[in-house]
Amino acid sequence: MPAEQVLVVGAGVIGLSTGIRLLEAGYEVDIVARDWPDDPKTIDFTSPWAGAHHVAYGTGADMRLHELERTTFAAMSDMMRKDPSVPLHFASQVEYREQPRPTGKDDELSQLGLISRYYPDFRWLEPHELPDGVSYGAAFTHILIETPAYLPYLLRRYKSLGGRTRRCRSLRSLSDALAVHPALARAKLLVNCTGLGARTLVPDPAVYPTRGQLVIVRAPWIKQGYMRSGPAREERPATYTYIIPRVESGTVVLGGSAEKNNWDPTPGPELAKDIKTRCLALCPDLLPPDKRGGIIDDLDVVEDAVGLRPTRDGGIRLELDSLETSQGRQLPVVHNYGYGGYGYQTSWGSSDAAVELVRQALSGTSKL
Ligand SMILES: Cc1cc2nc3c(=O)[nH]c(=O)nc-3n(C[C@H](O)[C@H](O)[C@H](O)COP(=O)(O)OP(=O)(O)OC[C@H]3O[C@@H](n4cnc5c(N)ncnc54)[C@H](O)[C@@H]3O)c2cc1C
Repeated sequence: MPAEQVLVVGAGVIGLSTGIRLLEAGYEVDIVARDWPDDPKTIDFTSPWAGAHHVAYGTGADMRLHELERTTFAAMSDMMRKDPSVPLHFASQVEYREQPRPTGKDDELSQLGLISRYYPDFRWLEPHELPDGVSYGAAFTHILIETPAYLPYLLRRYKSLGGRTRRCRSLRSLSDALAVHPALARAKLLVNCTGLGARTLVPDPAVYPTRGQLVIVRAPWIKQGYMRSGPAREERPATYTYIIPRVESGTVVLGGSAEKNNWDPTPGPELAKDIKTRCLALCPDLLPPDKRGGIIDDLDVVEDAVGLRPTRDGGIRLELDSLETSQGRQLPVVHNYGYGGYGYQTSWGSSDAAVELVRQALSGTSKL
């Protein structure tokens, strides 16, 4: 029997990972997208802007997120074992929390509580290891995801499995994707991996941007990641400060910020200064060796950047739906979007789940 044809819309980390898993499952796959990994970066395409690392966000309030992150950690670990050239790296991570440590079940199901279940080398920090103002913390081995190399790697892997690519202009609706090439009219199902684009394409008004500003500095001697989070205080909103080394380029990503519903694509100098100040306090060794003890202006800045996380009220949308094509045909759709600040670290778990939904829809075992 010939393979069934599936059309994926979107070529970010979610669309490419889903395309790969669909090909591995034996489907014929086309990806239609406006933006591709090798294009110059634009604000409409989130994936190239991410740090990124795998530091799970899941808590007891969202065990599905925890499961997607756990599956992805296992898949990425396996990729590194099988092919050391994959642009993923194990590295040490230190996490500090200014807020009091939860107790009992709340502690077990907290972010660090769930991380302690599967991250290698996990240990709670001793009181003498905590900087001023920090209540508790942990150290463990996490995964660095070198996004500038990882996205092109995913595209190469997708093509090497026989996946086809179709560049398009900005689509006005999901069904328009079928008209991008005559061969796509045969598609049996569409997988929607359009990130922030889902806001207008579905349309889904629950999708909105969470703006993240970054400062990228050259500091090849930094091999360990850091995160410090603090609650909102009278004088400032909640902060989370992070340092993500990119070992392949010798740069380090400094963050962060999370501004809900802010579409501004331009890095602001005040926020950049705040990020540099927080990061330098967290890791004074970010300064070049001949400038140790110096000030933020001594950092070797490569780029100020902004990305828009595709957040969705109600969380990830990973479910079966349908749409009516311009020929009046009902086409099954698997939605796979709404990944906010965790699209990389959930990517393989969510792709496996999307493929299972495709299988159910095409074998007639879904409840649609
Ligand atoms: C500053 C920052 C730091 C981050 N750090 C991390 C991290 O450490 N770990 C982590 O896991 N995640 C992190 N993220 C989040 C992660 O980057 C996103 O969750 C992820 O990139 C979302 O991927 P996506 O494929 O859903 O969307 P996108 O990457 O935006 O891809 C969407 C695709 O759909 C296409 N598309 C959309 N609309 C249309 C249209 N109308 N017509 C045609 N094509 C369309 C686009 O062209 C593109 O190909 C971070 C994000 C930011 C901004």
